[in-house]
This record gives sequence, C-alpha cells and structure tokens, in this order.
Amino acid sequence: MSAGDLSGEFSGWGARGTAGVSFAAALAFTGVDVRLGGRPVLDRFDLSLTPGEIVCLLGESGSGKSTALRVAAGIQRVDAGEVKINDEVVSSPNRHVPPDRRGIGLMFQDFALFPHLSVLQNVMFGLRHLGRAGARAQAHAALARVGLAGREADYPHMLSGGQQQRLALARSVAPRPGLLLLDEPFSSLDARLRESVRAETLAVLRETRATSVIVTHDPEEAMLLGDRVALLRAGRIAQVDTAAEIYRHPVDLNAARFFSPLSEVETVVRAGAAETPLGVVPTPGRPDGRRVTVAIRPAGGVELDAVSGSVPGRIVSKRDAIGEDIYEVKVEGIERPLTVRQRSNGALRPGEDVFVIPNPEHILVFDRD
Ligand SMILES: Nc1ncnc2c1ncn2[C@@H]1O[C@H](COP(=O)(O)OP(=O)(O)OP(=O)(O)O)[C@@H](O)[C@H]1O
Repeated sequence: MSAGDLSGEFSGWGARGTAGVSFAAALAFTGVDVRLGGRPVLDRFDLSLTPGEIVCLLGESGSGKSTALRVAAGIQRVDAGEVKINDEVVSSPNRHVPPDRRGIGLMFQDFALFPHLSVLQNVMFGLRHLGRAGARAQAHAALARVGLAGREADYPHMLSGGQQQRLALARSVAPRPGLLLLDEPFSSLDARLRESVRAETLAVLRETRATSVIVTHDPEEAMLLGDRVALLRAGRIAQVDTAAEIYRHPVDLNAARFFSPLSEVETVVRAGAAETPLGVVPTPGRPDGRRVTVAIRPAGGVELDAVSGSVPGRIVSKRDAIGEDIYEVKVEGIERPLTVRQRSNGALRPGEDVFVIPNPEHILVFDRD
C-alpha cells in the first residue's frame, strides 16, 4: 500500500459536528432468558441504558454478548422477561416487535454491506421513507461525515476494510435511529487502523446522541468507548459500572483478571489483615480464618527499588515495553515470580537483588470460598 493510501485511511473523515442528530431512546432488559440448543444463553439478564448513554457489553467468548444485542434488535426472541425501548415493550414471550419497527441502527462485525448496491444505494436503503430526494440528500451528508464523499458510485468491494467500516457506520446512523447496536464493530480492522477508527466512530456516536450498545471482548476498547461497561458472564451481568470503578473495585477475582493480568497469593486473614510475603494487607470486615486471594497488578501493585525497602527480591528477567520495562521478580515465599511494569530504569538488571515495595492502592483482596 502506498503512503497516500495510508493517510487516506487515517485522516479522511469529514468535519466533526456534522452528523445528523437523533432522539435518543431508553433501553431496558428485565429478567431476560434465552435458551438456544437446550442451553441457557441469557439467564435473567438485566440491563438499563438511559437516553444517549454508550454502554459496552464486555465478556468472554460465549458469554452471551451477541445474543443480548440480537434480542434488543428483535432478531432473537426471548423465552422469559421483557425488553423495553422507551415505554414500549418490544420483546416478551407474548409480544415481538420486528426489527424494522424498533427505530434501531445495526452494525455488524462483517459490516453486512449489500454487495450489489453502490455505496450511495447502501446508505439510501434505510432511508426509503424519506422519498428519493430526501434520502439522497441525507445519504450524501452521512457519507461526507465519514469521509466517503466522492465514492458514492463505487461498490463495497472497491473499498478498503477501513472504508467499508465507515460505510457501515454511515448506513447505520443515516436514518437517525434512537438506538444503535454495534457488534464488534472494529474487530475486522487491523491494529494499525483500529485506534483512529475507534476515536472517529466515538465522535460520530456522540454527535448523533443515539443511545448505543457496543459489543466487544477487548477490555481496553470497552474502557475507551463506554460511559459504562457491562461485564457479562454465563448469560448474566456480573458487574455494570464506569470502567474506572470496575477497574478499582472489581466484583470478584474473575472480573479483576479480565482487566489486567495479576500475580496472585493465596493466604488467610489474621487479626484484620492478610499475611503475605510482601507484608500484611488490611482486610477490614473479614473474620479471622477467612481464606483470601491477594491479587497484585503488574502496573502499580509493587515498585522495585535498587537501594532501600523491607522485602527483598531478585530480578529474573526484564523486557522492554514502550517507555517502561516489564520485570519478573522472584520473592521468597511466592511461588511464581511477580510481574512488574514500571518506568525504564537502567540500574535494574536481570540477576540483581532489589527491594519490592507494595502499593496497597493496586493490591486487591478477594474471598476464596
Ligand atoms: N443458534 C444457536 N444454537 C445453539 N447455541 C447457540 C446458538 N447461537 C449461539 N449459541 C451459543 O450461545 C452462547 C452465547 O453466544 P453469543 O454469540 O451470544 O456469545 P458472545 O459472548 O457474543 O461470544 P463471541 O464473543 O464468541 O461472539 C455460545 O455458547 C453459543 O455457542
């Protein structure tokens, strides 16, 4: 690919603030069950979004993220519970409003563009209710906003992956839906493109003001895009909150592991604290004898100091990351070496003895039973 093509991918978006504005809708799932192939896929699933909110559905493969989105879209029926858009029940075991009557915009991982329609016709397809002239004007505006002005007569196969993503975005926002449902909208883009496309897509979503649900399995993406993040596990919400709050106060060890790798020490509470080889960690409210896991984050959980400290350790290995180093440090009494990320420091080398200084703010304690 030439340098010219590359800059087109990164900087070709239209002026910010020019996307059409929608009337944002409220969305609420209450006690939704879905069974597929005899297995529960959504299990008493509850989630509410306020108008204009962006919520990311985050979870491991198979946790039910896409199914929740398909239920909201009306592509998947529910076995129990209900879904409301604004004040209208759109899904329940007795009622099913079809997708085209829900006022939603959809965007899928593979973009699902119509191959036999031109770029302009792809966007006009969802605007037939406006009449030909109105649809044409609105489609042109949406294409300009995503930087595809001038490509109207092309067909999807003539566009790059990044441009197809933009076309899919233009097609989903052009009808000004109150609710946008996006299923892994960036996963088919390579890492080089993903970051800029994410930022531009977020700008478009904010401009349209549509309530948005974004499915992702990437915690960083969820933290960047979502006003709140809903963590799914086995068809149920394990935790829903702002990304910062979930990161600071994960509901359990599995939730914490989802957001960063951890060094884990299993121990027991004695006199209001968990004893670890790194020192005691306060565990207010936990009774003596409670079995706990103390989890230490690589970034910030401990700091290495060549000169002073009370807990000795030995650097086993060191890797360079951008602006920081990643160390593996062996501490007496902890089975696996601790992983530590911190600012580059030439004085710390493999084989050196160091001191390990714990930082309670980045050390988490979870019950084991
Ligand atoms: N039509 C179906 N029949 C039987 N099982 C299904 C069907 N569709 C999905 N499932 C199962 O339901 C579970 C949840 O699927 P879903 O696609 O919602 O998960 P997901 O969290 O979006 O996963 P991924 O990140 O892999 O897309 C999976 O175990 C899947 O195998």
